[in-house]
Amino acid sequence: MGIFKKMEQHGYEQLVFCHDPASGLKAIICIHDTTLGPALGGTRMWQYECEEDAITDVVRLARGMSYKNAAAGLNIGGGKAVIIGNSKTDKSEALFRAFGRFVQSLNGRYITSEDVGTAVEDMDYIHMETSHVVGRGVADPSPVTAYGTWKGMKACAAEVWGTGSLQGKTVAVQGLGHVGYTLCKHLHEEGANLVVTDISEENISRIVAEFGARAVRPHEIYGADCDIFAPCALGAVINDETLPRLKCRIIAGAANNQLKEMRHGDILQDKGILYAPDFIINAGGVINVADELQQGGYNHDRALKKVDGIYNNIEQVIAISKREGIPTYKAADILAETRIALIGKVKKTLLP
Ligand SMILES: NC(=O)c1ccc[n+]([C@@H]2O[C@H](COP(=O)([O-])OP(=O)(O)OC[C@H]3O[C@@H](n4cnc5c(N)ncnc54)[C@H](O)[C@@H]3O)[C@@H](O)[C@H]2O)c1
Repeated sequence: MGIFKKMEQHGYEQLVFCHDPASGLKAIICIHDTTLGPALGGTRMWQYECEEDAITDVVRLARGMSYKNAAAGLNIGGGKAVIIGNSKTDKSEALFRAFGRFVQSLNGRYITSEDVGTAVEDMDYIHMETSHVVGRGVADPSPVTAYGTWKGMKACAAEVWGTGSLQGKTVAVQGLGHVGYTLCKHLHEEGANLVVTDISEENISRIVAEFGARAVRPHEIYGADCDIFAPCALGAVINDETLPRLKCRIIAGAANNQLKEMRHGDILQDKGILYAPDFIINAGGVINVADELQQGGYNHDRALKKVDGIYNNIEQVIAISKREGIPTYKAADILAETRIALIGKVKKTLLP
């Protein structure tokens, strides 16, 4: 399919190809939708097999950001950027400054931040050329993502068991990295029992020692006896192989793209497992960095208060799912699309 056809089909506004021979920069910025505000989304650095793969990835990710930002209640649109290259060997000051100039050329229509393959130091170089960059170390997103995931999990618990308390519940956590660790901390402090796994022995030992968790091997986590399964490692973990093994009543974790295919979300619904859509429950990180755009700069307490809203966002998703008789992953899309459509229709009034 041609690029313009694809853009028309999914409502993309702009695709910007950025090339700077001196620094070796080859980047693509995609602005999906700016109905709600400037497009915010990170810059990914990845060695794509071919340019088409880079385009496919950037448009998919940009659209995902529109939905995530809209459903999170942010006055922010969706965008994303990819830099084609090896993040271990191809980075330089010149490369990121060249990229920063392209970001600046969009005059605030696109705001960037860290993503897979980029780090705070890279954002510092971009910032030398543009102010349209957030997340430069002021606000580490992972603990806030974990906090939001915990809140979203409580909203699911309230739906299933009539109380948001997780005390005495058993939560199986897959992935004990930046987000998984803090999520386990919240759960432990609330009195939940933890069954955990990781491919890093070091990460497991820490959680076992600090929070009294029971460790299982990575492939055993799917069949673990638990009330809630929290994927916090990889995408596509809800699939044909894992679905028959799940014993949980709720899936609520931070990992992106947890459903291997959309139909797996339908199967969860049929099995009576409540699925907290990933982009709703893991929005804490973006809510946190978006706070830097407020007048006067970042305020941690204000950001956390906004992240508390994930509880309500999950409640809204569940309400739509019940009203329409559809799985929660579809209800999440409706929540985002409705907000974009509603705000898009607000009458423009002439400012004095
Ligand atoms: N960090 C954030 O703010 C944020 C925001 C939104 C979404 N997410 C998503 O949440 C997930 C976790 O993010 P993170 O920042 O904690 O990443 P991380 O890299 O710090 O942690 C991931 C952990 O998963 C473990 N892991 C990898 N493969 C595994 C396997 N097969 N079985 C069990 N464990 C495995 C890793 O060893 C690591 O400890 C990712 O999918 C990420 O995209 C993170």
